[in-house]
Amino acid sequence: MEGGVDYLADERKKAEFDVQQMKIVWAGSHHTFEISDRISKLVANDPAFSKDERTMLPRKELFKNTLRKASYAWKRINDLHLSEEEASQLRFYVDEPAFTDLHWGMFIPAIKGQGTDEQQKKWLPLAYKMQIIGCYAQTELGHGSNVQGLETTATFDPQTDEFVIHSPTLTSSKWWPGGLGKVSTHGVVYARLITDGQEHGIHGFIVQLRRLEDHRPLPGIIIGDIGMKFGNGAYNTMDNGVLRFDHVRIPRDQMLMRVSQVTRDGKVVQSDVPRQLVYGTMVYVRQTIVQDASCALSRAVCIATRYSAVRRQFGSHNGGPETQVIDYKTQQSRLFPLLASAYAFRFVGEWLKWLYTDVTQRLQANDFSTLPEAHACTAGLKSLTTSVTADGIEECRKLCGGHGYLCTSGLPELFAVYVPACTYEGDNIVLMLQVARILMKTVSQLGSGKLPVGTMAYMGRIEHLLQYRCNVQKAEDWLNPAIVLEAFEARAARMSVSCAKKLSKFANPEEGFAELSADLVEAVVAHCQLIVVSKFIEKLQQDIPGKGVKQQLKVLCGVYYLFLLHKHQGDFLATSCVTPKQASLANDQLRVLYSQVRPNAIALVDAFNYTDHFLGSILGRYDGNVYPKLYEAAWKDPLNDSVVPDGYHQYIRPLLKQQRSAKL
Ligand SMILES: CCCCCCCCCCCCCCCCCCCCCCC/C=C/C(=O)SCCNC(=O)CCNC(=O)[C@H](O)C(C)(C)COP(=O)(O)OP(=O)(O)OC[C@H]1O[C@@H](n2cnc3c(N)ncnc32)[C@H](O)[C@@H]1OP(=O)(O)O
Ligand SMILES: Cc1cc2nc3c(=O)[nH]c(=O)nc-3n(C[C@H](O)[C@H](O)[C@H](O)COP(=O)(O)OP(=O)(O)OC[C@H]3O[C@@H](n4cnc5c(N)ncnc54)[C@H](O)[C@@H]3O)c2cc1C
Repeated sequence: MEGGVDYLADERKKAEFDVQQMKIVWAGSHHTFEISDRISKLVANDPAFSKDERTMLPRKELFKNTLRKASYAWKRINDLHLSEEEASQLRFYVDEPAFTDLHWGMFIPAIKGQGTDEQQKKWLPLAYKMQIIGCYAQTELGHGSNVQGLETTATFDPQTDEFVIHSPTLTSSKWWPGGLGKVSTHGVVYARLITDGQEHGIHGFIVQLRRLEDHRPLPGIIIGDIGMKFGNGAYNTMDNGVLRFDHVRIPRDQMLMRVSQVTRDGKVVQSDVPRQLVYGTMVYVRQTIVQDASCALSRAVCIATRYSAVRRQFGSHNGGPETQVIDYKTQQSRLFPLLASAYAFRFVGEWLKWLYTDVTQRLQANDFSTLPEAHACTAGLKSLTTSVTADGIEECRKLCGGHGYLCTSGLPELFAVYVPACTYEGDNIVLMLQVARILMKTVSQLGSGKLPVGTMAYMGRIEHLLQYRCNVQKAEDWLNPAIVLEAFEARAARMSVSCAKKLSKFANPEEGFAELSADLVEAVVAHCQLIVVSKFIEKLQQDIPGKGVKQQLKVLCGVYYLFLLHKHQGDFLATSCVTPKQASLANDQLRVLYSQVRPNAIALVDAFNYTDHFLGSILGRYDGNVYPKLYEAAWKDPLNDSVVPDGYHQYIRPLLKQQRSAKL
């Protein structure tokens, strides 16, 4: 804090709860708080991890700087003997996408999930020591969403006991894999398996791409970076790559063989493991993306909330101070639902992590029964949380007025780095349509005796939900979680049933599905919002220590669901889940909750425990010392290196001269 002055001190005094305890709730436990707090400070205090110039560096320098940081980070991890949890926190606080994300986040999980014990024994020790660096090479120039449409081929040659990996067309070029462009020595490459002239679907293969001696591509391999991406800095620290194969040979045992095996004589043997396990790495990453959404959204909200308390505009009486923009009801109605969403996503992310761990344990014991639930929840929640977060970051930029548009606000880079999350690991609409299929299947099986389970269990009470009438009579009734849950369940169930009824009128169900896909996506949004609301409510049923902490969370939970109810009141009214009067009461209660958030707003964002280094924002500084720092930063821009700019003599002077002679 500059000179020890805290310009937000008065705001912090208004807090009605124990901020330290809230930090622990946000982190998940004392243990995770301790690690996160220690590692965030370690990163913030190390100049090697500075991010100051990132948005101004040319691509080559930016990329080299990322290589330097990654190599230094790896050294620190080893020197300090950091655990996996600590290393992953270090990656989080370094806050720079790099090839290491794909190596640790996808290459290793793909081998773990789809490799046999033998394959894991061979490849994982090399990968863990980073003696090989891997990427996840699935998407091609012509196909990303449609994985079954990939064109790269892996043809078994029984003569040599090898697969021949080949890119038969331009559109079969691998395109997008992170870490591929300039760094990876290996990749898990997804290709169409062909044996004895027959196709056997898409499988993963471990392929060496570059020589370990001098990093040059192996014979038959063309490889490079796909070029600059959206925004300054941002995801341009990553070498997303292009890759082509010209009949590249790999040994047979480099096909990942947990799901299917190819024998020495070229026979394909299916194991008991469902083929969808080939998609398992994506399910894992989608789950991590949901957890990450709360981080990105909370970061933007922290910046916008602190700045909204610092910024004053209009409303001065008798020469007194102007109004803090955070006191405008419109500012609150845009900002506080995002604050509440950040907390909501935190808790649903925690729950999804639990669900994923449970599914993984079951898979190890060959119990695949919960795989569809894992797929539906990860796909749906990934789509919902990333869409809200991307839009939320942009809203936070607008909430910061003009200064939000400066790179020094941290928001443009945060948006640019975050927004591809709506596309990667499955385009959000494509994933929502996956959930829609599962929802329609669930509805069609109602009455067959097969009870829906997990997050679809509410559909088992369909008769009741179709009869349901909301009995809210006064605004405070909307604080009753049981009433809220039923309203959200009835809305989701009725929207799904309505789609199913319309679908049943089509002779060709696929045609019907395509025709109704926009309505189906709306039903999926309702279903996913119900999951988030229900997990927030479940969280409040836990023992949560600390003065006022649970009360604050109750208020945020109320803001979250009442905001959704208000925003989607069209759904609630059209399905007759609430009356216009009840919808209006919900909005009245929402306004009351906004006033309860207001005094706690700064403390609620302090509870994220973000360092100024991590936030990377002058507007979001902990001490609120915004104006002097913005002024100071402007002078550091390279354009201000000289008073008269380069190009003056060439372009400005002749222009001015020409105007002068025109006047004369
Ligand atoms: C400088 C810093 C230095 C720091 C250094 C520190 C060093 C060390 C630190 C260590 C720290 C670790 C850090 C880790 C960080 C991790 C972060 C990871 C970051 C990741 C970045 C992301 C990059 C992006 C990657 C990608 O995008 S990869 C490519 C993703 N692609 C997709 O998602 C494609 C989407 N398409 C599909 O998934 C499918 O095609 C489809 C599902 C849409 C359709 O498939 P298909 O046609 O085959 O299937 P059907 O629709 O016919 O369905 C058939 C049935 O299968 C079920 N189904 C479908 N999918 C699944 C599934 N996944 N699981 C289970 N079941 C599934 C359907 O439901 C159908 O079922 P039914 O038969 O019952 O109806
Ligand atoms: C930053 C970034 C990093 C990436 N990293 C990797 C990586 O490491 N490895 C890797 O393999 N891939 C990676 N990808 C690729 C990524 O997974 C794909 O781009 C993503 O899955 C979307 O596929 P697509 O590009 O084919 O989009 P498309 O499917 O072509 O989408 C285009 C439009 O069509 C719509 N659409 C498509 N199908 C349907 C449908 N059935 N119904 C309705 N609408 C539809 C979509 O909603 C979208 O609006 C990365 C992408 C990005 C942006």
